[in-house]
Amino acid sequence: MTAAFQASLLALDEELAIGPLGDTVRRTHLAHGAWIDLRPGWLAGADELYERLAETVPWHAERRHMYDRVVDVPRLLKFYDEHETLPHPVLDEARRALDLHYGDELGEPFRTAGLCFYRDGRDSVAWHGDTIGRGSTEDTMVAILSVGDPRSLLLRPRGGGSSIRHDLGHGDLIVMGGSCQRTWEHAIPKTSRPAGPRISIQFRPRGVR
Ligand SMILES: O=C(O)CCC(=O)C(=O)O
Ligand SMILES: [Fe+2]
Repeated sequence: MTAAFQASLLALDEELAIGPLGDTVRRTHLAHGAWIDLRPGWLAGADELYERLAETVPWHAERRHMYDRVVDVPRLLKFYDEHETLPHPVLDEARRALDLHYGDELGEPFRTAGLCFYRDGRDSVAWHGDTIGRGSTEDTMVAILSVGDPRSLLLRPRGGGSSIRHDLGHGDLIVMGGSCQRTWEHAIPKTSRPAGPRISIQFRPRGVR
């Protein structure tokens, strides 16, 4: 095999491509009518998407009132509402694939995309459910594609119980479904272990946030 041919094979290997879902998706039923689906390595070439998003998305920092202080939200954000152009065409492809796989069960399409950029182990998101909107009263789904280095996503039942952990990065997909947003909470905790940057892309139906 010539060096040039080998290089082109390697390049092909790295090409951005959404993989199949179907029976590659593993569902775990949690308590109280919640479930999660996992599909490790769903997006091939995920590091390339990480680079593109890190450079091209108009990231912004937010500040929030916390008790009597105003504090930085410890991650960068960008929200794409339903008619806004997503920052990379492979994300349109991902959303279409999610709609094909989950459309019947969800009964509506995924519409919005929220992006979070965790620059290092100090960036995080505290325990919460996505309950601004219908997730507080209805079963729904939130599908999260992770690119960049893995970070731990923890889930625990609301009101207490032991947590479960999944390390998500490099093209992994997790879908939180059923009652997950109102009966469970999730978090990306800070870590003192070396953690490279990670970007998560959360697809949600209209009215779920
Ligand atoms: O980064 C993640 O995977 C989780 C983000 C999240 O929970 C949120 O933005 O609501
Ligand atoms: Fe969330």
